[in-house]
Amino acid sequence: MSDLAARVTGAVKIYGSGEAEVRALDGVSLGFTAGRFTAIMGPSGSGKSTLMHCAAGLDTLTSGTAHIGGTELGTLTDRQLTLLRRERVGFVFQSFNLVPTLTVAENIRLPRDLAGRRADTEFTDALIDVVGLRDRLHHRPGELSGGQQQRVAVARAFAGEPDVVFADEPTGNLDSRSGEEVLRLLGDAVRQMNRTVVMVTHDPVAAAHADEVVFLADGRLVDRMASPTPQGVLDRLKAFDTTGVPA
Ligand SMILES: Nc1ncnc2c1ncn2[C@@H]1O[C@H](COP(=O)(O)OP(=O)(O)OP(=O)(O)O)[C@@H](O)[C@H]1O
Repeated sequence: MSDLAARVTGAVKIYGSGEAEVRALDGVSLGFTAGRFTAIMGPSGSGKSTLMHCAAGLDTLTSGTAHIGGTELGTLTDRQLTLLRRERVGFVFQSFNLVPTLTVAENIRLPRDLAGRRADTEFTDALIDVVGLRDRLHHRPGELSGGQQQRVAVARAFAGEPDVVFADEPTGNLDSRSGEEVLRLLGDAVRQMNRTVVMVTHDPVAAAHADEVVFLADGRLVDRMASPTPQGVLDRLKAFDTTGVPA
């Protein structure tokens, strides 16, 4: 199992109870291979965010297991889970979530600082060049465009050299050109720096940057597509819309 950066097995997540019960995940088993870029797609309400949150240790499963590397998240105390998220998982959110009072350089270093790890200047340096932010290092997030802010968030997510980076609609607030840049960065991190990315997206063009797309419908894993193209992903999604099951 060592080639899986993260995985869920028999994952069930139920919100609410009685008539208000929602089965957001209905028995999903899925591994995210290390060194690969995986996109999670599916219709609205299919469970994409729930799956990501449970796989990343931001939320807990009702039943089943979630692992980051060899660690089963359900066995950890809240404190251990916080540490694991800090040290072994990176996050990129739609809304950037940078610390407004810190400079770009400080934001990027934050995960390492919080983890009490010495800055790996060589790695951080390479990262700053990859995301093209060297001339913005002493600016604050409010002085940057949305696309630049998201590039800072991408650099921050990888700075601690986590096992896996989870990205939740990372291009949702960006125009298509900035979005394309962020997607290319995520792909470069995977292919040039051997990192692992799991991304939730609605956008077939974004999903086509991944090595593989997994499709959810009604809380179940219904299909997977390797080497995706925007048109291929779109066609697959259209098939779910009409029948709820893959074509
Ligand atoms: N905190 C919650 N309480 C109750 N129901 C919830 C909660 N969060 C999600 N759900 C329900 O669980 C199901 C899956 O939601 P989820 O957000 O994972 O779907 P999604 O595929 O990410 O949707 P979208 O593409 O619209 O963001 C939906 O029916 C949703 O209404």
